[in-house]
Amino acid sequence: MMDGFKLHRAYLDRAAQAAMVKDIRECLTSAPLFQPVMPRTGKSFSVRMSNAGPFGWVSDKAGGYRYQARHPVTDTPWPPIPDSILSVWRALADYDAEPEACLINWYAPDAKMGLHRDTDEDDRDAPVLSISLGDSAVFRIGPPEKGAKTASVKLESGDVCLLTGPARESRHGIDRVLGGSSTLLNAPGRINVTLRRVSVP
Ligand SMILES: O=C(O)CCC(=O)C(=O)O
Ligand SMILES: [Fe+2]
Repeated sequence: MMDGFKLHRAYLDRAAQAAMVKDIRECLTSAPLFQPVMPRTGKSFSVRMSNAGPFGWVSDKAGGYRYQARHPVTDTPWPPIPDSILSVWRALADYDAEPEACLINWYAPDAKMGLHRDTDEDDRDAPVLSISLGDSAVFRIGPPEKGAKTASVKLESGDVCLLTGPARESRHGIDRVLGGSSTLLNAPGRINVTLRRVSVP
């Protein structure tokens, strides 16, 4: 596995996972899931998204990938990042500044995320912290160069992983969701939450 990829297997117990899901659902009532679209091609992502925090990641055909302070559909500010999520950053990120973006990814059982690098942040020294909830998924990760050898790891509900150092620059994605592998969400599907620092502190 890549240098700088840190996996905290089952970091959140079932009660903590359930509490976090409740907080996420609350966020989604004020900032509903939207359908991001790839720049140029105009192709929709199969993952639907929302955000919490001062900045949210959005993408559409004309404007491309970016962070912005307001929801692209409702035009209202994103809700604050729930404490249940912030506390995971404070415990594990080993970074002095607070995260500014909490991206909420919703994967239906047939959704995937193609190999990509996270490069839209001005602060690339901060780690990316990712929390998996609900159905397990096959995560793939490898060096930045296209065509380089990759490795896959199954991410399960309650797992927290960090992309630090060389892994911060990795190409990674979700090959597939193992629909029905968890009962946490009371329905098939997966939630992934990522915390990021956007601006240089
Ligand atoms: O869903 C995941 O585990 C990965 C998400 C991801 O790579 C991203 O949001 O940039
Ligand atoms: Fe990513």
